[in-house]
Amino acid sequence: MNEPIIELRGLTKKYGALTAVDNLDLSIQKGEIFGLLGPNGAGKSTTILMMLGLTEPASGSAKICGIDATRNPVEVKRKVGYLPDDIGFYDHRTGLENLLYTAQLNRIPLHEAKEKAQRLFQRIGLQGSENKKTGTYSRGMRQRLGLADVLIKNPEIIILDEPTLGIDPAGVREFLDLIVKLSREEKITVLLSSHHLHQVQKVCDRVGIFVGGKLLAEGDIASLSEKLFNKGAFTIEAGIAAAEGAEKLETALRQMDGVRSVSLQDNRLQINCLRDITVDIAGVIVASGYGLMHLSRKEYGLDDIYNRYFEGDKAYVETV
Ligand SMILES: Nc1ncnc2c1ncn2[C@@H]1O[C@H](COP(=O)(O)OP(=O)(O)OP(=O)(O)O)[C@@H](O)[C@H]1O
Repeated sequence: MNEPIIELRGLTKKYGALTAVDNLDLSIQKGEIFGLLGPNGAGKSTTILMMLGLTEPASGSAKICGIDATRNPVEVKRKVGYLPDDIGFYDHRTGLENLLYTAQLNRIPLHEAKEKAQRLFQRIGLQGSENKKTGTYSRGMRQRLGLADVLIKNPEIIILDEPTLGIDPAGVREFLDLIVKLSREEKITVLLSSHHLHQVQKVCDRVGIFVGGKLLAEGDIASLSEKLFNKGAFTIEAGIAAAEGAEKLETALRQMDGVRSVSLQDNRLQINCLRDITVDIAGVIVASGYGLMHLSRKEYGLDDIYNRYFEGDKAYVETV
């Protein structure tokens, strides 16, 4: 996947005295699903607008498929499909008519557009609703139609801004599965801006965390968690049957080769090690007679990473 399709270099946007996006460097590879994360006002939408050539940067550049978005916004628009959180359709027109209208705006010949629209209705799971007025569509159906509307012009990149807002959980799952399928099968690059950490964690290959206009971190969940929490170490959690008098067990664990620190809270031991010595730890606990209830290597998810950045949650960091 070593083919940057989005390249932002030193990208900066100012609104008066406010620096909304501050010297942003970011490369996104072809076919990647990249998550833009950050609290309100972090600069995500401004970054997207600059990538689409809809607002001019104070300095730096945004290259999309090798095209400068500021100098050639029209060219970029041909390559990128943008789905805002609530796309506007002509409600008195049918789903099919809306798609054909978008195709017409993009100069796609009518016969080609009709064929493509029929295929897209199948693809997005809206077959049978082609001839219903979009005013009667549910929120989930509108978002699916929005995806078809974006796909009808064969984009290389799709940008989705909070695409699952207001959709029920089953609809969200189906929508996200569809995005992943599209990206994998058609090598479409996806940029997903969202506050829903679990959704982002589920579908994105990499994420970028924005705060105050700066990109504080980027990477896949495993490497971000490694960088933030593990720092080359492993945290193993063990549940024991009885904690009373377990200080002896704590001491025995501390003396093991490869163990950095041990903490005990209620019946839960947290053991920080330089390498994965899960099996040896299990042996020591079993031999101690305290009763091993469970043992697992702690996995840090996107919410732990997000908390670390936004809420200054130092609890985990101090245990490693
Ligand atoms: N047209 C504008 N004029 C002045 N300030 C703006 C303008 N657009 C955005 N801003 C400011 O720039 C900063 C970044 O806003 P932006 O909308 O890019 O954030 P965001 O990360 O997309 O937030 P959200 O998650 O709420 O959409 C904010 O402080 C916002 O108030």
